[in-house]
Amino acid sequence: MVTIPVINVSGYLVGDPKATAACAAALRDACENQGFLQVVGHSVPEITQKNFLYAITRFFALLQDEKETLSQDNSPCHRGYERIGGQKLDELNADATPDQKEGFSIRPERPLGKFLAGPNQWPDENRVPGFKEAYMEYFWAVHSLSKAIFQLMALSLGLDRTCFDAFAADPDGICLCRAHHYNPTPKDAAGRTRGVGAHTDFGAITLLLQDTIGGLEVLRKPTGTWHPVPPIEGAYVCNIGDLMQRWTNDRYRSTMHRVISPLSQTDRYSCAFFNDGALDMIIEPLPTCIPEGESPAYEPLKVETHILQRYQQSYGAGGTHIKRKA
Ligand SMILES: O=C(O)CCC(=O)C(=O)O
Ligand SMILES: [Fe+2]
Repeated sequence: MVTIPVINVSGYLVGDPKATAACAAALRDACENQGFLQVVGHSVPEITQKNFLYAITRFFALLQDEKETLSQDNSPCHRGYERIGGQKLDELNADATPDQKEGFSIRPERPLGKFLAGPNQWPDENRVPGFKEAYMEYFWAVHSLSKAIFQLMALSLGLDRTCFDAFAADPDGICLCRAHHYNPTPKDAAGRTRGVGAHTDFGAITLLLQDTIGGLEVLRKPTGTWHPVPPIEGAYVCNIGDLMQRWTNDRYRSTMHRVISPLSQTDRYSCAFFNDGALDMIIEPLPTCIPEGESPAYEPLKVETHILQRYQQSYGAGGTHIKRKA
């Protein structure tokens, strides 16, 4: 049995020292063990989450042809709509079925040039009124929470609180917010692949909002068994990605997870926020995470090199246009 810890960060966010120490300790424990936790008592207003979820519900209800006009395959910076089957997060398994989700991605708007920099794509305002506004408001609210979580993570590692700031708050950072829609799964889908293939996340940390349908599962490595991450309305599932595992020299764990949509007549919506940080940064194991007398477990790696490779692998043919800019 795996229990995903639920951490209330409200005391930390208002600067209470006792609560901060307790949150940092709980975070450390979660990151060293399962690499997954749920964050409650956070700073993202309920109304911002509700407006956002309503906005994406209306967007995904548009006709397929209309959504395709915003396809991320046509975006020079890989933003916009991705159809069901567009990505295969179980990227190295040739037999895996592509993911049964459709998505819509945005990032901060930056001038075209650097890798993944450029404009977002948006539907016409009169087609989905308020979509852009609700999405952007949500994006910056979660961005702000992610910066606070990075600071708590620094404290949890016994480091200076601001030590991840250059990564997590970089103005050219490539944070990605991707909303997902999973179709209802009828009874006759039992036994078929559904949801999202087993994978670890690419970046440093992920903050995932899921509705109440469920289906997200984590792998417990020692037993090879899958365990649910039970939905908690309004909470953020927070998990460590591969870059953070590397940065902490395997002390914090990037855990395999997947979505197996439950048999249900209801659509499922979720949204993942990935703060993958500053592209130019070189990640090398933190000296404090390397046991005395041992060498680091990893070579230095540029964030951009890592992210580019994982996008190209997981998007397959749809990822061939994702290129590093000169
Ligand atoms: O939709 C979900 O619950 C999880 C999606 C996910 O794991 C991802 O986008 O990396
Ligand atoms: Fe994931």
